[in-house]
Parts: sequence; structure tokens; C-alpha cells
Amino acid sequence: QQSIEQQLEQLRQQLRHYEYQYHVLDKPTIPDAEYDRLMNQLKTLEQQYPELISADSPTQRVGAKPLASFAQVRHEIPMLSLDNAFSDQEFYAFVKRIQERLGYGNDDLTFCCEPKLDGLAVSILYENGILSQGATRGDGSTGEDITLNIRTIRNIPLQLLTDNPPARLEVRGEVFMSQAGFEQLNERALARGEKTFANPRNAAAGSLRQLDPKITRQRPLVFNAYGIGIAEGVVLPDTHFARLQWLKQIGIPINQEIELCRGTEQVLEFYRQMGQKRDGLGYDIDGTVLKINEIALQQQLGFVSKAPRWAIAYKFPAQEQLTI
Ligand SMILES: NC(=O)n1nc(-c2ccco2)nc1N
Repeated sequence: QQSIEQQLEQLRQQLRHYEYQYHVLDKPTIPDAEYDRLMNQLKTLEQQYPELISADSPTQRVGAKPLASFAQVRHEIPMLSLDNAFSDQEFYAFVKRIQERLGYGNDDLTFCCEPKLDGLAVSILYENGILSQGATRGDGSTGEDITLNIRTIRNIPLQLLTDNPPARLEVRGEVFMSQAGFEQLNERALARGEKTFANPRNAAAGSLRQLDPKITRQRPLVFNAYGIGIAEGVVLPDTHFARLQWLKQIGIPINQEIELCRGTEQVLEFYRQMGQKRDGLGYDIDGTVLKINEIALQQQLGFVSKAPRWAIAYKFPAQEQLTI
């Protein structure tokens, strides 16, 4: 006969595994009804033994009561904005500057190519594998503490799926809303005579800035990681692409369109393909983000003023926004 603690721990591990399969691998292994049954079983057991509830239990996603305001968070490593390119010529010039700076001649550079998600940049801190803080980008140096709201986003794990978690790991990425989720939210708001949002990005921002996590919890928010800030007690892979794969393995969702491209022409091919895919993705993107893949080269290139020299956002032409 298992002890209560063992029963609780087994249910928590099972639920974390199923959440990972569903939200990160996009390969659910049990029907939703089975997941709900296990979650309700855990909630019931925790209600019987409240002293055994742990903050990283899958049941602990909703904060207690609304905050009066958000505390401020100082980013130990600044969260930077990106320089933009609006044409192939500007991208070629970007590559040329890098080749000159690195003394690469015309050798091919490898880029990690990502869709540019049109949401809100956030920073999520895990301490010993447990989610301990969530913050907005703010002005890049100081953001708002939105930990309680971040915890309500279903595809953000409350605990990393690894037996030896880093002492501290800061995951950076975008919180966004799918177009379908956005439309459902606006329909519900209209039906309730509440204000509607102009676009999914505003809806995501408004949902994250909610002081009441019970409201945030009802919003269809999604997180995709695209980088790492603080990393202590772990040796990270030496390329950006490999780091993203590592994040995925420990339970952090990344975007499934990310590709490695070798040489400028492959990068431009990725940009054009993403332009074709754009309307069918189900979420808004406003371009691509093209990053030098080797971390050593990123460090060699560094940053100029507020933006990295090693990355550029190649944007799409502005899309006429449908007026609602
Ligand atoms: N918005 C977005 O999708 N981003 N933003 C970055 C970024 C910002 C600074 C460094 O990298 N990367 C991706 N995919």
C-alpha cells in the first residue's frame, strides 16, 4: 500500500508527463477525459491533505487573490530588442557586416531561423527546476513581476522535466494568443458587453497585465521559448539551435517551424517559405528572426547599443489589419 506522499508524487509525475506530451511534443498519449480524471484525483487527495500541497504541483496554477499592483523585476541580463531588415539587400548587408567583423571572407555562416512571434516577450526563472519567477521584458532592464499569471499558462511547466536541474535557468520567449483563441475571447467579451481587443497581440498583453490570475487563467495564452538568459549549474550546448532542442527535452515548448540554415540563400529561402506559411499558421507572426547559430560567434559579435549584432528581424510588409 503506497503512502499518501507516494500517491501524490506519482499522480504529479504522471500529470507532468502527460502535460509534456500534449503541450511540448504535441503528441497526446491519453484522452483528455483520462487527464481530467487524474487531475481531479490529485485535487481531491490534496484537499484531504492540504499540508502536503507543494507549489510545483500541477494543481497549483491559479493564484489565490488579485494583486494590488505588480512588483518590479530587474533583469540581470538585459532583454534586448532586435534590429530590423525590410529587404534582401538589408539582409545581405547584415551578413556582410558580420563576415567582415569575423574575418570570414565569403564563407557560409550558419543561422538559426525562427518565426517572429507577435506577442509579448517574457522571462521565466527556474530555480532547481522549479518555476520561481515570471517577468515582462519592460524596457529591457526592468520588467513587471507577473509570476502568478505566467503560472496559469498551460504549456509552461511548473517544474522542469530533468533529474538534475540547473541551479538557476532563465528561459526567454514570447507569450502569444492563437487567432482562434483571440476570436473566441472577443466573441465572449461581446456577449458579456465587455471590451474587445484589436488583435491577438493586444489580447495577450492585456491578459498578462491582469492583476487577477483567475482572469488570466481563462485566456488562451501560449508560450514559446526562443532563448536563454541566466544559466547556472549547467553546461549549455555551444549552438543556439542545440540549446533550443535542450530546452524542449527538459519540458519547455519551442516553436516547431525553427530551422537551421547554412548560407545566405538558404536563410532567404526560409524567409520566403515562412511568408507562404504565414496565413496558415493559426497565430500571428510579423517576420522571421535570423540568428548566428554558434554561441562563440555571438559572443565575439556582441551587441551594439541595445540590439545584438548577431541577430536581425527580417519583417514582412505590414499586413492590412482587418477591422473588427
Ligand atoms: N519574437 C520572437 O519570436 N523572437 N524574438 C527573438 C529574440 C529577441 C532577442 C533575441 O531573440 N527571437 C524570436 N524568435
